Amino acid sequence: MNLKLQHISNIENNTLQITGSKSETNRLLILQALYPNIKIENVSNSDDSQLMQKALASNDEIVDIHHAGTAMRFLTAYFAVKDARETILTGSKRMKERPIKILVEALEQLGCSISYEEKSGYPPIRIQGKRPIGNRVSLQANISSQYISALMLIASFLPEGLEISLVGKVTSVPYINMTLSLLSDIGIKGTYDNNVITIESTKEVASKSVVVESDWSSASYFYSIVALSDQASVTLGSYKKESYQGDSSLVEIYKYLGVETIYGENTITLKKVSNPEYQLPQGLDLSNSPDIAQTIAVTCFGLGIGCYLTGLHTLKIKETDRLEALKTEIEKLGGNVDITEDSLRLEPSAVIKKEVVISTYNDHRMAMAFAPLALRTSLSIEDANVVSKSYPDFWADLKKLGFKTF
Ligand SMILES: O=C(O)C1=C[C@@H](OP(=O)(O)O)[C@@H](O)[C@H](O)C1
Ligand SMILES: C=C(OP(=O)(O)O)C(=O)O
Repeated sequence: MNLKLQHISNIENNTLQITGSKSETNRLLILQALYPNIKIENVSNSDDSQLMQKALASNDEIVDIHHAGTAMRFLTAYFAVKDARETILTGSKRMKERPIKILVEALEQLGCSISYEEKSGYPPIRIQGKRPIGNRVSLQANISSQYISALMLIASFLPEGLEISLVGKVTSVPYINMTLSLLSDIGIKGTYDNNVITIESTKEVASKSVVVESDWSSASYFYSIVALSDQASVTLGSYKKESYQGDSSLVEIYKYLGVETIYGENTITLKKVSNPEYQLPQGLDLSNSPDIAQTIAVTCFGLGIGCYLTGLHTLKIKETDRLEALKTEIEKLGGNVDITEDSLRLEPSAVIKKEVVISTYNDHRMAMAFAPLALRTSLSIEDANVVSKSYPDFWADLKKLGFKTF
């Protein structure tokens, strides 16, 4: 479905309830499968969280998690140590191109039994579930933090707990800290010091209800909308100042793009400041918050300013090669973008072409990052339903803000 977008009026005093964080939800769903007396509130309604729930409830031999990276990585560890059953874990065409070898080799250090069904190093994988034997692993930490979180989530279930040594520069660190914080919230002890994570073995946890904070990556599109408006104010729930989500760095980053954040009780209100000076730090390092890179690049393009974003090495193995996709689509609109293996440089440009159709490459964040540009030009988003991977209500919420879709 191609969706044509338009927006003409000011955005004033709108309140939106954003779905729960998919990252927090997918961690808690694994923990709930291991410790059934945990309750989860404000569960994400994303496809990725629904796929996780379905996979955990399934007794089928083949489990298909489509595009859900966290489900692929977390379930690999879960099925490897839980239940004496054989599972073939598979996913979409793109998932079969997203590497899993580092996690598989770490699990093999624990005596787990996993083999590749098609291409070595990539899904689908055949997992023979069994009780693991070791209590120490070491793995490369610069490709995806999801491998590390996957091991942390099963660590307390092992008879002796687990010591995880991280090799090389650690990427996406806030996601590792999020895993540690959620473990601590349910009463599992762990530490992360000097590249070593230690998690204690824990047989039982007390009954507890954990409330998932709403998704900050999803909030990024409203930061972009407010930045691209002349005047705007949007309130989003349910958010808190002390977030586990690294993408809450939006609060600081969008100060440079004319957006102020006001914390309420359980909400954030985003406001466009009057007469802003747009100036993003040169070489802004996004290795701690890779999922907001597309949003920031497109906001800068819409404002006509340049940017130089670094720390983007993980973008090439996400839902699509996000660096290539950003370059292609911004250049269709008249921008000028240079990319390397881990950075993106956008030149300032005054003109945005009209009536361009944005390709989305099966990537929810391509659709959502480009949508706010409707405040500055008329454009269409190809395959608009792709947003359901993380944010199924995205288009309905945009309509509430006065966006027209055709
Ligand atoms: O652990 C998580 O929930 C996630 C970690 C990040 O991946 P990488 O660690 O692969 O960068 C992020 O991009 C992804 O959307 C969610
Ligand atoms: C990269 C993402 O998700 P995943 O890796 O879990 O597929 C994302 O949501 O931007």
